[in-house]
Amino acid sequence: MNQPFATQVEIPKDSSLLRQNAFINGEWVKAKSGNTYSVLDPATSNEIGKVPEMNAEDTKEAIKAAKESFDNWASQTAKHRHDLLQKWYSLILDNQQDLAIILTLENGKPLNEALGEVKYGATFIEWFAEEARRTYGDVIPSPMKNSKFIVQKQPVGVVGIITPWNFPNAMITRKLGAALAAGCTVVVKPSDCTPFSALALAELAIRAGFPKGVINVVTTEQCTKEVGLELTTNPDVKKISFTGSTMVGKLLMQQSSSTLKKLSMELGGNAPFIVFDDANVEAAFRASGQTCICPNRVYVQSAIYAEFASRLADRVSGFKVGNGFDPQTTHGPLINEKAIDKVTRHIEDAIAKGAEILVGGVRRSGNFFDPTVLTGMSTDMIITSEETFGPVAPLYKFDRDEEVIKLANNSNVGLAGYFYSRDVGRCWQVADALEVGMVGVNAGMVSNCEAPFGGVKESGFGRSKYGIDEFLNLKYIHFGSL
Ligand SMILES: NC(=O)c1ccc[n+]([C@@H]2O[C@H](COP(=O)([O-])OP(=O)(O)OC[C@H]3O[C@@H](n4cnc5c(N)ncnc54)[C@H](O)[C@@H]3O)[C@@H](O)[C@H]2O)c1
Ligand SMILES: O=CCCC(=O)O
Repeated sequence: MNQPFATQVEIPKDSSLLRQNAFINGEWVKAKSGNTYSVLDPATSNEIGKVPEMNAEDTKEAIKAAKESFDNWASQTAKHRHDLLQKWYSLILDNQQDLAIILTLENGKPLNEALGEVKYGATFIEWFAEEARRTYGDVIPSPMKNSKFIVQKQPVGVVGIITPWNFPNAMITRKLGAALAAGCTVVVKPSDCTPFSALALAELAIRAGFPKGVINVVTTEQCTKEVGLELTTNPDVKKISFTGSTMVGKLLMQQSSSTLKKLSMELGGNAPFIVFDDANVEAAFRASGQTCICPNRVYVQSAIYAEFASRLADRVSGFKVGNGFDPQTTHGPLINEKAIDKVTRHIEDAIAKGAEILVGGVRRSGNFFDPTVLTGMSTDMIITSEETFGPVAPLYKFDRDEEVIKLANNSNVGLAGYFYSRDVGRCWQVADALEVGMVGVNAGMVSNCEAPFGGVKESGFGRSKYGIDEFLNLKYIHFGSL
């Protein structure tokens, strides 16, 4: 693996997409305090720009704007909301290269991957534009004469949206598309590490014609806790849609209980990836190189363990770690020092307990870490129970199906799980048995706007295909004396 080297960073052609203010009530604004914080490029640690350091007061202002615009937005026809979302979708695609550059600047992922995320993110806007027109209700046969029972759907109100850094574009569009289609207005708080993708999306939303106050974006770093507290306790916010770690999700859920908000929680995972001895090994290890919803534990059946491990190590040693703007780069930097520390701690713990490094294990300069394959893993290692969120593939050997299902399910979380086998009976049994929200059978990618994305256990609740319902309340109307 090569040492990462300096690469010329790119800048968006349309510089007005790189916004350095927050967005409240249709205006680009500073924090009331005038404070700002610097956002760093994780590949170079250079400052990309500054954004407002907002606090609870600024957040109240954003919530007020969202509340004031709600009645008007909710009363628009579904067709009108559809048209604006479609226009926004087209603008996102027209500006995909610039959005990808902004994403790589702040998140570090290779530009091609960033472009993939922007296109993936746009599919949610397109999908929910279409769903806006399909929020059908029901007419229930009444047991009484001269009356009708009607169920209709109405937007829940102002939504607080809190998102992580690892998908700075798509995690926002997945929520925003559904919320806006349903007729809700929103206050978005992106990750402090990656605010620029959210602000660029807001700029394109203005160009698409969304009315002021419908979308608001609050940026903060030091005041994250107080902004989160305001969003989760302000009675004018009716729902919180959160993507991030299980730890923060639990806190937000607790805080939201004081006003009994509706919640969607897309939380951490610890995905098992199982390769049975009848698998198409070529297909299986190709997929294990994917970075989306990364497998955290790779279980390989004894008969093919050695072959799989050696081919995986071989493939991983060909990866090139570097700046996301270098076209040769396959793996960008980790987001920050904290992420590097976690990966290091997990690898050191595994080695202390008997694991061996097959390839990688080296921290490069800055936030770069070589993709790593570990062998000789056992269940007492931290990696087995904690999400690493870094480029580490720990290999575990197993013999029997029941054994691996037990191992795979031995986790407090259950987001995604993958396995490879050519036995149809085994495929059904394992797919049924895995305690996760999403299963990839002979497939290493499960994310799609058309499919329900979400987890079980402590990976949260709420689903994206059915996502528009997450932003709607049911209202039952008993229409009597007819
Ligand atoms: N299930 C999914 O769909 C999904 C998708 C992407 C990422 N994730 C998870 O996200 C995690 C990585 O992202 P992260 O490091 O940004 O997660 P995180 O939980 O640290 O932060 C997520 C968001 O919450 C904010 N936040 C943190 N503390 C807060 C508080 N007290 N009040 C309000 N907001 C607060 C952060 O600023 C960020 O915007 C991983 O656990 C990953 O599995 C889950
Ligand atoms: O980080 C989680 C993956 C997000 C996705 O694939 O939609």
